[in-house]
Amino acid sequence: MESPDSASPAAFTGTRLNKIYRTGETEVHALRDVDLSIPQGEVLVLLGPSGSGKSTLLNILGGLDRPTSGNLSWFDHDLVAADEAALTRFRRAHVGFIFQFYNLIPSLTAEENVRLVTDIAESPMPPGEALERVGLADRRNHYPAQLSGGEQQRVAVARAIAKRPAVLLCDEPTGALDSRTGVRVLETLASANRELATTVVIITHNAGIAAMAHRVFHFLDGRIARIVRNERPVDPAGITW
Ligand SMILES: Nc1ncnc2c1ncn2[C@@H]1O[C@H](COP(=O)(O)OP(=O)(O)OP(=O)(O)O)[C@@H](O)[C@H]1O
Repeated sequence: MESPDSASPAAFTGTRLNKIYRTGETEVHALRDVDLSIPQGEVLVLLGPSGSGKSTLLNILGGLDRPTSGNLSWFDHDLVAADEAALTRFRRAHVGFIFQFYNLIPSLTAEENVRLVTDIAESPMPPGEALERVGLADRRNHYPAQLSGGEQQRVAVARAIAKRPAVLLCDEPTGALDSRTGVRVLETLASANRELATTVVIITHNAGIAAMAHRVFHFLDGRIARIVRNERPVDPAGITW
């Protein structure tokens, strides 16, 4: 896998991002003065101990939550100043989410689950194409209960990529899967990056997965403690855990 042009513009730019959760008397400082730049078209892996702020950052990048202070932009769109309606438009148009548990609707087939998104997207790919991209064209009429965990997650990837989002935000996408099925899910993310130029952000506890990234952010206690650039990301097929 080639590294995207180093002159790629930043998709996300954040400066002095802080997030403080307040619950009654208790305050949790989840992000502490985080500065970041995420180039368009890269695969970025977020590693770090539990509670170090990875999901908090992912949710803020995806417009699901807001920082307590700091600046964040998506190209020239200010995501901090955006009102709720603008954040919703941003998510709908540009962001695909993938979570550890697939969140498919059990009473709908694989294709119908993907269609839920394509019916409301602006210029989606046909649901059949999305399922083909994740290697599940022949399972389009199967219900989630008839699919393995890895296959269900690939349907979730098809659903996320069908609207051709500019960015895929993945929170522990292989967390519930064994290594072999997890790799097949990672391959679908890598091919979305390669073939659709999607910027892909992956939270994981598996340090091995960092090998497929162009860039790795190591989180510690609400900060990005270290950024590692990977000149030669590997194909996920070469990763095991
Ligand atoms: N909604 C919330 N209300 C209060 N505290 C929260 C909330 N969400 C997260 N936190 C706290 O913020 C800190 C960072 O959490 P976050 O989920 O971002 O970490 P993480 O690195 O993603 O952890 P994990 O790897 O376990 O998912 C933790 O101390 C967590 O308990």
